Amino acid sequence: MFKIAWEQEWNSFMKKRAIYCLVVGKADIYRNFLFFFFDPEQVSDRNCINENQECETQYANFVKGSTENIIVGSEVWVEDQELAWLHGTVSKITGQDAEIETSNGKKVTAKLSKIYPKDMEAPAGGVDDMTKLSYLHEPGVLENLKTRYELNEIYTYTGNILIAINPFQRLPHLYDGHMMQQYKGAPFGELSPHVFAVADVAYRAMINEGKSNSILVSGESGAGKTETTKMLMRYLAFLGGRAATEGRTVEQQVLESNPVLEAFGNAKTVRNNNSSRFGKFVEIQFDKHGRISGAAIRTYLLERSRVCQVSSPERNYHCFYLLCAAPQEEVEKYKLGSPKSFHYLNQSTCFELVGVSDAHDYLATRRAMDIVGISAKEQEAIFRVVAAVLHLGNIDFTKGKEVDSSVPKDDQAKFHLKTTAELLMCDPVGLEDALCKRVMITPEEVIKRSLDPQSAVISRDGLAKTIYSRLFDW
Ligand SMILES: Nc1ncnc2c1ncn2[C@@H]1O[C@H](COP(=O)(O)OP(=O)(O)OP(=O)(O)O)[C@@H](O)[C@H]1O
Repeated sequence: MFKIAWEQEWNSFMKKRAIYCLVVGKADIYRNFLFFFFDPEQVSDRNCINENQECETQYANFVKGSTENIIVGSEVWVEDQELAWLHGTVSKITGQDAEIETSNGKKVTAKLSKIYPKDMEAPAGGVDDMTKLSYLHEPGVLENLKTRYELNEIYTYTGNILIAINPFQRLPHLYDGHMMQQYKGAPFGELSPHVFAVADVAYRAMINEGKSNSILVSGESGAGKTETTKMLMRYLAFLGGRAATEGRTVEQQVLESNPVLEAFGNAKTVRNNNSSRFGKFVEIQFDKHGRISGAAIRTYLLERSRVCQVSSPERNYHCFYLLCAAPQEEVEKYKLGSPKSFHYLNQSTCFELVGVSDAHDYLATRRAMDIVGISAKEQEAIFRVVAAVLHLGNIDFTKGKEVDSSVPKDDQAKFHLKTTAELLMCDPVGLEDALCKRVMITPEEVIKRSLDPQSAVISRDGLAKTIYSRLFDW
C-alpha cells in the first residue's frame, strides 16, 4: 500500500520536474540507489533520468567499471562479510576464478565477475562529485563516501543528486546564517556539496521557469531525512521569507509545524530516538515574487499499531509522555500520572530519553501549536483525546454473566472507562456497550452480539488506534 502511495507521489513529482536529494544511512541503501538509477530497465522507465546526460554518463561508467579486464597484479575490491568490501591484489587467475591477496593479509578466491577494479588515481580526500570517479561501482562510491566522511564532509554529489551521510553529531557551522548567505544564488556545483545548494537550485529553477519543483528526500530509518528536510525548509524560508511583521509569519508557521508533527507522529525506535512513523509531503507555496505565501503538509500512513503495542527499548508516540510530564494542574485535569501506570506505555521499559526533557518538550509543543495557529480550545481538545487514549488502554475486561460476554474487570477498569467517556464527552454506558458488544447489520435485522474479554480488548485497541490516527490526520 505504501508502495502504491509512493508510486503515485513519484509520478506527481515527475510531472513537477524533480530535483533529487538522497539521504544514505548504510551501504544497503546505496546499493538500492545504484540499482534504481542504473538498472537499464529502471532508467528507461524514468524518462526524466534518461534525458539527463549526467545520469547516462554515470550509467556508462558503471557498466565500464564492472566489466573492466582484470589481470594478475590488478588492484581490486572483493566482497567481505564483515567490512562489505576489502581492497586486494589479484595474485592468480584460473578460468573465471581469481585469487586475491587482501590488504589485511588474507587470501580469498572470488569469481572474476564479482570483483571490481580499484581506482588507484583517486585523490586522497575523495571527490566531491561521484561522476568524477574513474569507476562508478559500489565499492568505489562507498570508499569515496567513507573517505569524505572521515574528513567531516557529509555531503557528496552524484551529478545533481545529493548524497548525505548522517554525521550523528551537531555540525552548526554547516547550517548557520553565513552558510545560507554563501549558497544564495551560487551556481550549482561551484561550492562544496550541500543541502542548501539543492534547495537553492530548486528555488531558482522555480523562479526562472515559473514552474513547481520538488525535492525528494529518501533513505532508510535513521538516515537523516527529517533533519535534512528541516534544513531544506529553513533554507527555503530564508530565501522566501518576509521581514517580520506583526504576529506569525508563514515561514515561522512552516518551521514550527515540525515540532507539532514530531510530537504526535514520532517515537523512539531501536534505530532512532526521534523516528518519524509516517510519510510526509510538504508543500511550500511561493508568490510570483518568490515570497512564501502558504504551506501545506500532507501525511501518510501513520504506524497505527504503535498506539497499542510497543516493546523495549522503543517508546510509544512522544505526545503521551509529554502530557504525563505536563504541569501538575494539566496532569490532574486529565487524571494522568506516571507513564508507568498506563498499559499502552508500560509494555516497554523505556519511558525516558537520554538528553530529552518531556516536560520541556510539552511546553515547546504547546508554543509551536500557538504559532501554527491551533487555538487554545483546539489544543485542549487534542490533549483530551491523547489522555483518553491512555485511559482507554487501561480498561481491562473479565467474563460477564452471559456466555461469551465481558464487563469491565474491576473498579480500576470502571474508573478508566468513566474517565475515557468524560474526556471523549460521550456516554459511559454507550462506550462500554461499544467495547463489549458487536453490532452486525444484515439486510433483515440488526444483531447485537456480546464479545468475550479477549475480543473486547481487540475492540478497545481498535478504537484507540482509530481515535489516535484520526487525531493525527486532523
Ligand atoms: N545533518 C545532521 N546533523 C546532525 N545530526 C543529524 C543530521 N542528520 C541526522 N542527524 C541525527 O540523526 C538522527 C536521526 O535522523 P532523522 O530523524 O532525520 O532520520 P530519519 O531518516 O528521518 O529517520 P526515520 O525514517 O526513522 O524518521 C537525528 O535525530 C539526529 O540526531
